[in-house]
Amino acid sequence: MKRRWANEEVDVVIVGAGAAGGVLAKELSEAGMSVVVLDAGPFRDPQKEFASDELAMKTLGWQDTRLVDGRDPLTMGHNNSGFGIGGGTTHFTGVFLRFHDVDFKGKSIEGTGEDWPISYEELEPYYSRNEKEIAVSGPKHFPWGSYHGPYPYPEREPLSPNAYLFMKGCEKLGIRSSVAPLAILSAPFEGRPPCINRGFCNQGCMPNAKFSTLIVHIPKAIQAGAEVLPDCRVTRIQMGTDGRAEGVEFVNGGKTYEQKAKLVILSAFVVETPRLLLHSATSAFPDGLANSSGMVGRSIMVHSSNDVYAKFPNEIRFYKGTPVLATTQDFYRTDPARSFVRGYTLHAHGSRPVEFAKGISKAQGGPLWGERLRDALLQYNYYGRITMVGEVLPHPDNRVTLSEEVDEYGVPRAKVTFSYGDNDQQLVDHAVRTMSSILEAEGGQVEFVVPDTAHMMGGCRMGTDPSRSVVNSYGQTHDIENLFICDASIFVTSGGGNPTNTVMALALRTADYIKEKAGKREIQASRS
Ligand SMILES: Cc1cc2nc3c(=O)[nH]c(=O)nc-3n(C[C@H](O)[C@H](O)[C@H](O)COP(=O)(O)OP(=O)(O)OC[C@H]3O[C@@H](n4cnc5c(N)ncnc54)[C@H](O)[C@@H]3O)c2cc1C
Repeated sequence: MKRRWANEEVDVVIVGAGAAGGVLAKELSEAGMSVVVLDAGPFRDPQKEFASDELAMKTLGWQDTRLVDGRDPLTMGHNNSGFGIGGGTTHFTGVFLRFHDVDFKGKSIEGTGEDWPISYEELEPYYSRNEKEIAVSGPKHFPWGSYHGPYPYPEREPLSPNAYLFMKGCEKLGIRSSVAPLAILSAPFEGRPPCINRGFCNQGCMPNAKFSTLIVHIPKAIQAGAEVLPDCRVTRIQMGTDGRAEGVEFVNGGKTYEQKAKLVILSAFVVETPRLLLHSATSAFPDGLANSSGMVGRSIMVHSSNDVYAKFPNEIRFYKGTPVLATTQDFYRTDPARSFVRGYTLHAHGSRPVEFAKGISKAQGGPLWGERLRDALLQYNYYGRITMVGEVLPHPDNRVTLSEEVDEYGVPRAKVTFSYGDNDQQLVDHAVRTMSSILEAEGGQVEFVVPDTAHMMGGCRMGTDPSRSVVNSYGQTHDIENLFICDASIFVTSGGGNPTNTVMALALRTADYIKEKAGKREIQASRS
């Protein structure tokens, strides 16, 4: 393997080239730092390797075996982290929301969840910058939250039949709806074309209309001098005798290498980041790195993401177009009239055939198989779907730990334990009723309710108190000054909306912090 800095210490090594890792690579290399990015998966060419094939493109997700446990064990694989340069952004749906101001202060305002050590106002400039840098398309007026638009690029149109039926159903019930803000182009941008509604966003966007760090940030990072190494599995963080991180150990093609760095940043997502920290324990850090609080791996969250499918008398053809084109956040905030706190977003959500078959086979009251499954599949064109993105409150027993089983790299496999709490379950029931009413208002007959989850978050949460959190608001670990964590694992609460805009805004903020501190020589990373 050819490496530019094989025997040298670089300024920064970043583990994982996903949503956060891609942003950091671009920002820090453009600031003149020497940056090496290591990702366990491949460097793909969208035009040659992204196919309109649901089964083949499952390889975009992290497929290694993980053990699952708890009352509501999570489904691993395609539906959580990415694998390869671009990470989860290569196969994410592209819904691009901001968290609301109350999401950051849930505990002080409502007495639930936890407060973040950072406010919406502090993150706002980074949301704006991020949306501009990737030309997020969205409505002129977005009715909910703290930001009402306009988005940098115009909203998408035309919408899909599934989105129109959702909006009409909402209107009949007095629920506000809107075209969804999307990290998918509505007009040309930086040589990339607008979306042609091919619909295979979750299989990788072949025409490059959907943003990913693979096609936006990583090429800019390389242009600025970063070395981006695919197929490099980081297996350990190396520590010096002075209590500082020295670099990382990684495996490529069966051989073990090391990369020394002044700063180590973990951006390996919610399962692999805690796994690496726990596995890298030393005699000075016997419970794992950055784990003096005992919080590494704890309080992981997901979004409840149940689907409701209804059959209509007329054809809907919900394979058409970008999967999510319309949304409502009318149920996002705590409503004292309801029996639960916090809330959810609802998306009109198209479905390709394999996803439909797999989904309905797991419907409540199932499993669905044989003639009933066959009949439903033959009627595929007549179904419409709504999906929820529901807030799940943090609980320390929902966690990533190391199992007894070891993988082919000699690293213990992750065990992921998850159970819904009572509030989470009541929230899901309410959302399922709302989704059913919207579909019925438009003439659909609800046939399948499918329990599901999406978007893992947490496990290395940020906070001001080192005894209750792993990192500060910049992702710097409380215990090891030159070890940073920057990915969805530093989330404190899950909010009730899709998380990636927040992941990337936090990454921009962390990058600014590192640049500023390095410039003042307050942390050791040089800056030209
Ligand atoms: C099907 C699907 C749809 C989604 N849709 C949306 C959506 O519409 N809107 C939204 O906001 N969010 C969505 N998400 C969530 C989004 O993908 C994540 O929030 C986001 O990618 C998280 O960014 P990250 O940087 O934390 O991790 P990732 O983007 O997952 O990046 C982690 C990277 O680390 C690498 N890695 C892990 N371990 C190692 C190791 N040991 N060594 C080297 N490299 C390693 C992985 O290969 C990966 O590339 C979706 C996710 C999925 C799976």
